[in-house]
Amino acid sequence: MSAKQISHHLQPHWVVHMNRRIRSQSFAVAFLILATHVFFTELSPWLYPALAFSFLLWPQLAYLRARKSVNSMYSEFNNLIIDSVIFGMWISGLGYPVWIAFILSISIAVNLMVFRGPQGLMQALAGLAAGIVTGSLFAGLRFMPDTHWITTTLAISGISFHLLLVSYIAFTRNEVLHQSRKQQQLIEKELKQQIEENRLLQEQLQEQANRDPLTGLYNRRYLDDSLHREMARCLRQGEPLSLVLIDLDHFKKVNDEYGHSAGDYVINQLAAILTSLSRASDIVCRFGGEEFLVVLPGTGLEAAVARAEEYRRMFEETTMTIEGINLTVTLSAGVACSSREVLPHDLIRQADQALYRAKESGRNRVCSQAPSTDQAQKA
Ligand SMILES: Nc1nc2c(ncn2[C@@H]2O[C@H](COP(=O)(O)OP(=O)(O)OP(=O)(O)O)[C@@H](O)[C@H]2O)c(=O)[nH]1
Repeated sequence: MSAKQISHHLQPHWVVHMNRRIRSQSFAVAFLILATHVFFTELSPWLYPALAFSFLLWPQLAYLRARKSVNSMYSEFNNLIIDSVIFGMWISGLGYPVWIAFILSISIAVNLMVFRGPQGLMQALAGLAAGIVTGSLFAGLRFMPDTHWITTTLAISGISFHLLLVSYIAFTRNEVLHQSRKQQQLIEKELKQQIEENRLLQEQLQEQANRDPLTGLYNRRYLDDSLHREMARCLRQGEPLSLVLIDLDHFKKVNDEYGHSAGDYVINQLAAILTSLSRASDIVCRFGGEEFLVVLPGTGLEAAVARAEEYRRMFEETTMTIEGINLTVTLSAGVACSSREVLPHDLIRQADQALYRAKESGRNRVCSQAPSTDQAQKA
């Protein structure tokens, strides 16, 4: 796309629109003021078309020039410099009429000051000086400071009109800025809220992905991730880590006799007991259908067996009422402990073997990994 094509696609800077408004209105007033001066001082009638060009046609040309430019802001700045040169030419060309010189100089100084600050003011003065020199070259040096009272009155009204117009535009612009800033703050607030909601949702999803939907305990997936990590941590810190693998006794019978939802109720009761008897650092998870695994970091075999025994006793003593029938269920547990480097699935296998022995030796009991240290405790 060429620079020319780009310029057609770009919206001119808001300053271009603002200056078009100021130029069209204030320059028309200036035309009237200077025309009355030419009329009352009986200057050459050729000055009327020159005035019309400077104050009626130029504002439109300046706007078109800035609008078509790729950098409309820069082009508009040049327009203001041209304004000041034109004003300087009229000031010296008309023989320095005081009121006219005053309104033209102050208006261009204000415009460039609004546009570019003190630097703009200096540029306005430089443009005026260049115009004055050029005007003197064409019209020679003459000095006619007086203006007719009608021209003076028009000049005072004109400059007042111009300053009020500029102030009003600045005020409306400020309002627009204020509104858009408020809107931006609202958007920012909404964005922050959305980000926070997304974060919470992500956390929830992550949590859900790690939880068993029936009991709310951690699931097998979470165990796979965390057991490895916990074992490595305990090994690093020289601490033991124990596993308690739990299985409900004759659970099939519960399902068969009381229904699947009664079975679910029993599973939930056991989950609540395991959670209530565990520490915050323990990982309680549902390992399979009616199997549970508790990871006890920093716990030796003896303490782990004692804990498993607590689970067993409390569950056995819990009477569950299902559809008016009182029911007690028991559990068997296998305990394994490691204080040296061992693979997670090997430790689970040891706990499983202990559990198998607990089942084999009559259920409702806790067995630990090594036959020599078995602490089978029948209730
Ligand atoms: N209600 C319910 N039952 C389940 C769930 N998951 C597995 N089960 C049941 O648990 C029972 C397990 O039965 P078995 O593996 O034969 O074991 P058991 O009857 O407990 O016998 P032992 O383990 O040898 O004492 C099966 O009937 C499964 O259908 C569950 O989420 N809810």
